[in-house]
Amino acid sequence: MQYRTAIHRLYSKASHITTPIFYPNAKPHIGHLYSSLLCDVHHRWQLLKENQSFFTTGTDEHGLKIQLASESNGFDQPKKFVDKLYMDFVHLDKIFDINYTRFIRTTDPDHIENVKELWQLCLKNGFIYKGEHKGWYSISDETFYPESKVVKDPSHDGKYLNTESNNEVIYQSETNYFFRLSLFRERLISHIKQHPHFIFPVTKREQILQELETTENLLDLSISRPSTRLKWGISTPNDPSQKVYVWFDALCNYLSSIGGISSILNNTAEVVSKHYNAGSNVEMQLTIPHPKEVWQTTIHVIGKDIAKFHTIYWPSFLLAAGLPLPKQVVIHGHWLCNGVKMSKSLGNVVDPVDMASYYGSDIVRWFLLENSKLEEDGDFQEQRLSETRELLVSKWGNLVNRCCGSKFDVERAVTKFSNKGHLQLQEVFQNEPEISQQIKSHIKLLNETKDVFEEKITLFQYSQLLKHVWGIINDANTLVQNGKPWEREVDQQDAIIFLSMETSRILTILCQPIMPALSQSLLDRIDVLEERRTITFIELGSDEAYGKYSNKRGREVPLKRIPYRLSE
Ligand SMILES: Nc1ncnc2c1ncn2[C@@H]1O[C@H](COP(=O)(O)OP(=O)(O)OP(=O)(O)O)[C@@H](O)[C@H]1O
Repeated sequence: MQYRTAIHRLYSKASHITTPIFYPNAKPHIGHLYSSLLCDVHHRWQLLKENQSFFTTGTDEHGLKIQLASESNGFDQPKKFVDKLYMDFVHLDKIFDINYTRFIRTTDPDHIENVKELWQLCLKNGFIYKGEHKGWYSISDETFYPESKVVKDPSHDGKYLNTESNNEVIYQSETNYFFRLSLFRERLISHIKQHPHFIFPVTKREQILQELETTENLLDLSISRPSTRLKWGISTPNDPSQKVYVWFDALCNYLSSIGGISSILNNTAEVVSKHYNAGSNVEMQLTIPHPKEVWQTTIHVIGKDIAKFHTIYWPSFLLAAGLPLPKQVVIHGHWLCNGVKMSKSLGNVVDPVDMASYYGSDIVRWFLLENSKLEEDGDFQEQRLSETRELLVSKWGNLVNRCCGSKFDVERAVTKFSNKGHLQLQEVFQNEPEISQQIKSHIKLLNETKDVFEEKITLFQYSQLLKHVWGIINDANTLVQNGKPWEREVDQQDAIIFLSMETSRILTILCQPIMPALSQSLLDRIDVLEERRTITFIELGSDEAYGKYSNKRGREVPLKRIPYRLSE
């Protein structure tokens, strides 16, 4: 069996999804968790379908901001500083069961080699040149802004702000290496047009396309900084007087994390180590079977703040190096605090670890997915998080608790009505057309559910997906309420209990990517065997072996009710 699974994994579809690598200048917040969660659900869904999936995340550890913060925090070397800070991101992933295959750090030696390789390819192909750079630079954003986007700071004399991020800019003149971004406008436009799903959602695609079409010319991009100013970075190949610009360095992580540039170009199976197993820091070896093909399935999930870097700069670097482009860039909105983007630098953040410690990590996961849409910004309210938990307790938890009560027998119902049983559900309600009809439409809903999961997860429409899940849970509760199994003869009682427990069992198996820990508690409560928690067992009646002790456990509940914290 294990051998067969291994073979299946090798030949089944392999795909790759990425979060941005985060800047570890302060602790992560709900926004970082959100990007990771969108990826995690997608990745876990692939695994549930027994497809091979790679999910990479990590930290962006070079640059002036880190250099300055490290100095002001009294560290003699920035590496020691980031060695401490990146652990907060690993910890966040661990608390929330973010099941990545590699946590990449831009200080990892294999990544540093890849950045140099990417540079050399762009240089060899004629897309890098040395020149003089004058302009307005924002340390905070690690980027230059054109004159048209610079204004005087109304609250500080002699200081200037850029109009895009509102951060301070200073005028600088220095020698830099430049990337010939100006040569890529037409190629980018044609790629976006030929691949309608390359930028998703469609509103973002149109926005970026319009920006490219209305810009007369893209300006060449400065991609290095003098080492005298930027000490903490990767030296440009053959010229230690310059350090590689952080974005050129950071974006390359997406290639390094699945085996690197050479293996992608040659499409040779690559054994990659340092694929930490979800925060445990156990180094594992992982084989990327066909790196080039895997790379072409890559989906980058990013916040809208870094859309330009991923849809304009990144594809241009790749084209310049002769590398294929990833499949898609998925752009999501921001979580706000009082109408302003939650951000580490501003400190206006909600601490996800604190929320998880009281409400539970899966409740936070569910809440973020249910209350967000890619196209919109989200508003985090603890009151609503608390209500989410309450709903899960009172609707889903209660459905399970009721059916596991001492009046009923889940095991008997399952044996009677599963595939290996003999009775058909509707048969026992022949004389009650209303209940019979309700059962029929409920079964239809259940049968459609896997396809709904497939569609909504592919389109990152998690709030719509969870709406569908609630619809089925509510329908099952109504069935119990109207069917009154406690008043019925044994076959009819068992039919209602069976269908209700099947609803919970099937939905829980499918919801494992969404709530990995809570799913285990819900499946444990009805004694579903470990090996039957897979996609093979999501058909109605496909598991005839669960429910053994369900009605003998007394009042054991998978999810306890807790009060709203602030009102205490
Ligand atoms: N408020 C937010 N809502 C949603 N995602 C966010 C939010 N803040 C950060 N992210 C995620 O993190 C990425 C940016 O990472 P970064 O480390 O720069 O976060 P940040 O909080 O904006 O940091 P800083 O304030 O230092 O700029 C975004 O593209 C997105 O994926």
